[in-house]
Amino acid sequence: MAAAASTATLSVRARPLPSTLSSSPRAASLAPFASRPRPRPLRTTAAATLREVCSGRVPDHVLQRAEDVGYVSPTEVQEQSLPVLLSGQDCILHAQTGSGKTLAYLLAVFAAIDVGRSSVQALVIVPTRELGIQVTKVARLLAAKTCNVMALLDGGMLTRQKSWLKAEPPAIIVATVASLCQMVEKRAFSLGSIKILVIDEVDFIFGSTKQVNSLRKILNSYTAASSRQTIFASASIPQHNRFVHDCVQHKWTKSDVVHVHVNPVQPMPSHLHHTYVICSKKERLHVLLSLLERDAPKSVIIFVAQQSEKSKRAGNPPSSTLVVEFLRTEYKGTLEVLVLEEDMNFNARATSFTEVKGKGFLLVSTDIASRGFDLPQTSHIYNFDLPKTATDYLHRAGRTGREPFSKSECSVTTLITEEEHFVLQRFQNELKFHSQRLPLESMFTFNL
Ligand SMILES: Nc1ncnc2c1ncn2[C@@H]1O[C@H](COP(=O)(O)OP(=O)(O)OP(=O)(O)O)[C@@H](O)[C@H]1O
Repeated sequence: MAAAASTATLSVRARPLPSTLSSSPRAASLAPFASRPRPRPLRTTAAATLREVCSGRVPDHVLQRAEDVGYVSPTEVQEQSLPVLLSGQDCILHAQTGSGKTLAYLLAVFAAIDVGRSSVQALVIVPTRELGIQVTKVARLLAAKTCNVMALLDGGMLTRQKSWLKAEPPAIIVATVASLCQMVEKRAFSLGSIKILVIDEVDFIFGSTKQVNSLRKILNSYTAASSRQTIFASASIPQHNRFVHDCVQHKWTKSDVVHVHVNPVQPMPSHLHHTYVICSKKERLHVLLSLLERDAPKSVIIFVAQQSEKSKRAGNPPSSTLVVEFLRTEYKGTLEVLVLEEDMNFNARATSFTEVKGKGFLLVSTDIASRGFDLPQTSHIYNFDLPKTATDYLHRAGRTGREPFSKSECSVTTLITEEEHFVLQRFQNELKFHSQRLPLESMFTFNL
C-alpha cells in the first residue's frame, strides 16, 4: 500500500553570496541559505481559496477563468509559492510531480504582463513539443482571448509564425529552446521586452548537451536577469543547493532568488503504490499482458527504453515496436494501443498525442512522455524497461496520480530481471519509497 503521508515543507532563500565564496561544489553546498522546516500535509484542501492567495495581484478575469475550470482551492505548492511568485521575486519552484506547478507559474505570468502592450512580455521554455502544447493550452484557457499566446515548438510552422510575430507580437510565448533560438537569430523578434521568464523541467534542459548552450544564451545574452523575473520549475533538481548557488553566480537569476522546496523529505508522491515483478526478458511481454488483464486500468502508460545506436545498427526492433505489435495482437481489452517516441516524425507524434486525449489509452512511450505530461486519467504506469536513473523513475511514476485532491491510489509496476533488482533497490533508497514484489506465479495463474 502507499507510504504514509507524512510530509514536511522547507523553504530556502538564497542570500547574496559573499565575494570570497569559491565556486567549488563543496563551497557551494556551504552557501549560507536560511532554512525553515514546516511540517504540513501535502494534499488537504487549503483554508484559503486560490483567489485569496492571489490577493489582487492576478487580473480578475484570469482568476474567474481558473475558477470556471475548477481551480478553486490552491494545491500546497501553489499556496506556498504564489506569495513569492506574485511579489515578482525570482524563484526555484521545486515540488513533486503533479503538484500544480504549471498553474502557479502561469498565474505569475498573468500578474507580470500588461495585456494592453503590444510586445512579447512572457516566455515559458519547455523541453518538448508535447509539454509545450499542454502549457499553451492552459495559458490560452486562462487568457480567454484577452491576450495572444503563441507556441513556438519544434515541428511547428516557423515560417508562418515569423510573420505573425512581426505583425502582432503575442504577450506570451511558450517555446522549445531550439525553435526559440532559431526565431531570435532570424530576428523575428527580440527578447528585450521580456518581463518574466519561466523554464519548466529546468534540470532536464540543463542536463541536455544539445540545449544547454542555447539556454545560457537565453538566460544571459538575449535577456538579463536584472530586468526580468526568472522562475525555474521541476520535480527534481539534483544537488539543489549547488544549483541555487549557480543561479546567482552565473546571473541566471537575481541574488535574492527564493528556493521553494515543497516536501523535500519525500520526493515521491505518497499516494502511488509501487510493485515489481522479477521475470526473464523472454517472459516480460506475457507478464505485461497478465498485469493489464489483472489490473483493469482506466488508462496506461507503458515506458520502454529508447533504442540504442548499437541496437539500431544490429537491425534489432526497438522495445516500443515489440510491445506495440504484441499488444495489438494479444490484448483483448478496450483501451486503444498508441505509441510515442523520439524517432517518430512530428506529425505522427502529434497524432498520438491528440488521440491520447479524452479516451482510454494504452500508450507505449519512451521517456519523451515522462516529463510534464498531464493525462490525469492515467491510473497505471508500467516500466517495461527499467528507467536509467532514479530521476527518470520519479518522472515516469509521476505520470499517474495527477489529480491533486483525489484520494484514489494509482500504481507503478516495474518489470525487472533478477540482475536488475539491485538497481530498483537503489532507486527506492534514493527516492524513499517502498515497492512490493508481485510473485511471478500469480501472473501466470491468472492467465490460466
Ligand atoms: N488548484 C488546483 N485545483 C485542481 N486541480 C489542479 C490545481 N492545480 C493544478 N491542478 C491539476 O493538477 C494536475 C497536475 O498539475 P501540473 O501539470 O501543473 O503538475 P506539475 O507540478 O507541473 O507536475 P510535473 O512535475 O509532473 O510536470 C493538472 O491536471 C492540473 O490541471
